[in-house]
Amino acid sequence: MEPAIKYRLIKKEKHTGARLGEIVTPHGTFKTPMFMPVGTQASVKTMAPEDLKEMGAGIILSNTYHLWLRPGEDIVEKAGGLHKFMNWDRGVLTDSGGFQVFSLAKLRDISEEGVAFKSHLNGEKLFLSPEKAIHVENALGADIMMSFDECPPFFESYDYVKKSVERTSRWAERGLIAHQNPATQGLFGIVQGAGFEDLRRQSARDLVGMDFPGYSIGGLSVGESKGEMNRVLDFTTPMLPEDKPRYLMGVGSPDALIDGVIRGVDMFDCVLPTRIARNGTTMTSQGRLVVKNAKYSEDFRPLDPKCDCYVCKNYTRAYIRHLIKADETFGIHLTSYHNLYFLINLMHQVQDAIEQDNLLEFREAFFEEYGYNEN
Ligand SMILES: Nc1nc2cc3nc(NCCc4ccc(CCO)cc4)[nH]c3cc2c(=O)[nH]1
Repeated sequence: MEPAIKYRLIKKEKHTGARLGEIVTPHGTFKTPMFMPVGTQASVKTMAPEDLKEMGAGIILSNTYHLWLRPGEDIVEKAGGLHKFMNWDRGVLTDSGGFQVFSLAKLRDISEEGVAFKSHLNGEKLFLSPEKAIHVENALGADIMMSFDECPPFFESYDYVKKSVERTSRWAERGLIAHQNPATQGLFGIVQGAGFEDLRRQSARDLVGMDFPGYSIGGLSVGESKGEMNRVLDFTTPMLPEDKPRYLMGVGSPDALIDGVIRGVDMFDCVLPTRIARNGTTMTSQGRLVVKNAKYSEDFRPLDPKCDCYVCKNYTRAYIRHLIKADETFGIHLTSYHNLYFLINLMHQVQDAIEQDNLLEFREAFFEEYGYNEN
């Protein structure tokens, strides 16, 4: 049977582990490396689908944990699935809920069966197993689904992480068996193992043996340093098959995206651009710009003079600052749009650099202008 998700490796960059590719989904084919906007509750905050298309978004995320709790997967299923529900006809990816339980829910207890916890909305006692998570993702209808995993704290003990990796592999197997729509929904395995090379190898070996159509690198962007993240990526991505997409979960900032691509990552997601936009912080080629600062009150330049997005072509720092200060929601729509465009466009520039085999020069120039000092 035709797999729901296919990856085509187009070109490897000559001097790094970076790849130019494309991911084929039932809702379109998208170039990689790519940044995926996060729409946790079936909406990328303040963005209409038309905005997301205009900025070049291909695949957007939603969360199983949130949508299971509210409005419930049965309502989304009755609507015809997430694409119909939110009027989005390109790609959708759902995270499986494990991470969200650990980062949101109170009082939880993890066992071989799954995770018992209390809803962050109303304190209701709930239980999420690999089978339940996969069935919710089947009902939501995303093109790409995540396996149900445990994301252990990065600095947990070796013994804890080893046991967690082994359970996550057993959960991945149970998820594959429970998966009801493999022809239309691609299920990714999630590699864990914290900062331990041998546990990452064990996790990768287990999951690659189950032949998933794509692999996520989990357990990162959980408070470890960028140096630690890059060290883990250095030895983890080569453990994964070249002909399958690699998705680094929860990342991130411009420098982390570029350094992830250099280490062979194809897909990224993060709430960062929309999260910081809501308090008036924007990403520009010259670094971060906190547009609500008083110094921009009569600054009639665009957020980023080098940006060609809808916001930078039509609005000024002074106007956006005014809207944010006046608590006009149009203000955070403009900062959110620009920040998402900034990261999506950054990936397009990275694709060009891979094409031209000058990604390291691009990195150097971008870091210099953005103001990243080498850590
Ligand atoms: N299933 C699964 N999902 C994950 C989601 C993740 N998301 C992250 N990091 C996001 C961290 C993050 C959270 C908020 C902000 C905004 C401002 O601070 C930025 C980054 N790491 C992650 C790891 C996993 C994982 O192993 N398994």
